[in-house]
Amino acid sequence: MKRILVSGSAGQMGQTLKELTPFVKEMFFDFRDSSDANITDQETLKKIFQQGNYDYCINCAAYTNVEQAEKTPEPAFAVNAEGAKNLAKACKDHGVTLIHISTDYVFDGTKEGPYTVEDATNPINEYGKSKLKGEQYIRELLDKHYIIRTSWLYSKKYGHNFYRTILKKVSEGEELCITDEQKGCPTNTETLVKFILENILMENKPFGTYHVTDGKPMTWYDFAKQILDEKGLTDKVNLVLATNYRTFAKRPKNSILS
Ligand SMILES: NC(=O)C1=CN([C@@H]2O[C@H](COP(=O)(O)OP(=O)(O)OC[C@H]3O[C@@H](n4cnc5c(N)ncnc54)[C@H](OP(=O)(O)O)[C@@H]3O)[C@@H](O)[C@H]2O)C=CC1
Ligand SMILES: Cc1cn([C@H]2C[C@H](O)[C@@H](COP(=O)(O)OP(=O)(O)O[C@H]3O[C@@H](C)C(=O)[C@@H](O)[C@H]3O)O2)c(=O)[nH]c1=O
Repeated sequence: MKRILVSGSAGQMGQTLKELTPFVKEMFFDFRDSSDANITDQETLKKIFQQGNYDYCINCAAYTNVEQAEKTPEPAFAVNAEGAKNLAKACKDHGVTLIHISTDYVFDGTKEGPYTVEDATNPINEYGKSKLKGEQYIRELLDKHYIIRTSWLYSKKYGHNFYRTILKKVSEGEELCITDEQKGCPTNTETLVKFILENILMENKPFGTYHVTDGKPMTWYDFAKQILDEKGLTDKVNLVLATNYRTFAKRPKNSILS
């Protein structure tokens, strides 16, 4: 029986894991949210790891508010960099393999084609910088790790994401003004959960860094259109192309992952 700690279990990725894993054989998942496993608290982690006898830790805990991170970066660095470091240390001390999720926002977006795992990172916003620092700590401290970069993650059912924001705006009768200034690959949380289950927990892929997405590059405008089409709302909602959608944080123009 493999024993697997899941940190950040109340987020969209954590909740998808909770939904999809009850019938997985030979694996016990220990789901912990921010109230019972705060990854910035080394003492708490020490106790949890001492008692848990884990084989793997899937880290779904993160600070994901890109706009707020730009205004006050410290909490993002505390969770995404220092929290990841704490987990890497705890994993090392207890012989646990860490499965960590990272982001397309570690890239600056100036490349013409899709980014490979060999491409140089150069984040252009604080969230991306904090996530890159987390990656670097893990590589420095722990051999037994998987860093999975994904992009434009969404769950139809859980949490905060672009998919649900669009449908919320529609339900509130708002007009949709959506930018086409960035290109990336929307990724359903179910795809990522399946990758982790099938390729890592069942198949033991080699340790290292991976890119996992749903593989269909588009702009945010295209994604909004796709969401409306799928829901049969295209003729009922006014979707406007925003030529200058203002945000506090910069986003990479191209963050398609290969
Ligand atoms: N969302 C996206 O578009 C993308 C996400 N990613 C990465 O995927 C991973 C999963 O993201 P996602 O599920 O979307 O994130 P969510 O924001 O949905 O969930 C993150 C969870 O982390 C928890 N958390 C925050 N701080 C701490 C802490 N100190 N200790 C423990 N838990 C904490 C939050 O709990 P609480 O609410 O209680 O603070 C929340 O439940 C993250 O690493 C993220 O960076 C990568 C690419 C795209
Ligand atoms: C809500 C909204 C956003 N936008 C723009 C703003 C921005 O350029 C883009 C995406 O907006 P959001 O703020 O929803 O998404 P954002 O927070 O940038 O999403 C990112 O989250 C982090 C956690 C990641 O790791 C990334 O992969 C990515 O998914 O769409 C509009 O044009 N119109 C809108 O109504």
